Amino acid sequence: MSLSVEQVMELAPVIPVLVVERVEDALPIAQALVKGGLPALEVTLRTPAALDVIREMAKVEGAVVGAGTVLNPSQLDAAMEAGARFIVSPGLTEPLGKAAVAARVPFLPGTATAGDIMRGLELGLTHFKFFPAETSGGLPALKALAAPLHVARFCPTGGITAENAPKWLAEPFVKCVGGSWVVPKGPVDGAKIEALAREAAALAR
Ligand SMILES: O=C(O)C(=O)C[C@H](O)[C@H](O)COP(=O)(O)O
Repeated sequence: MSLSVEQVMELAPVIPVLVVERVEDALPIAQALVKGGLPALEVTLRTPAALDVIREMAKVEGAVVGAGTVLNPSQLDAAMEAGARFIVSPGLTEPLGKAAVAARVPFLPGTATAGDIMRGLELGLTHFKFFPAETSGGLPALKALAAPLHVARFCPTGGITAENAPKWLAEPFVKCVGGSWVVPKGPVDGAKIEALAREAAALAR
C-alpha cells in the first residue's frame, strides 16, 4: 500500500536515520525498530550496501522503508526500484524535486532557508525535512520560518536526540523528527535498539 508523505510522518514521532554497512545487519535492525514501535525506517544511501539493505528491510512485516541521502533522480529511481516507499534528501534541487513529484513518491527534501521552502512549495511540496536542524538555528529558526510559510510541515533532522526531541515535537508545524541516535554505531544489539526505539516511540507530539 502506498502512503502519503503525511501518513509516513504520522507513523511514529521519530524516523530513525540508518547508516548500515553490512546487509546481514538489515533484518535484526529493522525487526528491533519495528518491535520497539518505529515502523518508518530511513536507510541512507551512504554505504555500498544501502540498496540491498532496503530490499532486506522491506521484508520485515510492519516496516515502511525509505531511502535517505538521495541526491539526484537516478538515485531516486534506484531507491524506488529497491523498494523504498519514501525518499529523504539533505537538500532540494529542481531535478530531484521534479522527479519525486513525477514519481508520486512521498518526499522529504532538506530545507534550511525560506528560499528552499518556497522552491519546494512551487513544486507542490508541503512537507520538508529541516536540516541540519540544530545547527541551522535550531527551533527558534524553524519557528521564524514556519510563521510566514505556515502551510509547510517539517521533520527536523540533524543533531536531534531523545533529550531535545520533545521541544521540537511540541510544535504544531513539526510532524516528526529524524535522528540516528536510535541505532548506535557498532555491532548490532537488538535489545538495545528495541529499548531506544520504544523510548523514541513514546515521545509525545
Ligand atoms: O544524509 C542525509 O540525507 C541525512 O538524512 C542526514 C541525516 O539526516 C543526518 O546526518 C542525521 O543526523 P544525526 O541524527 O545528527 O546523526
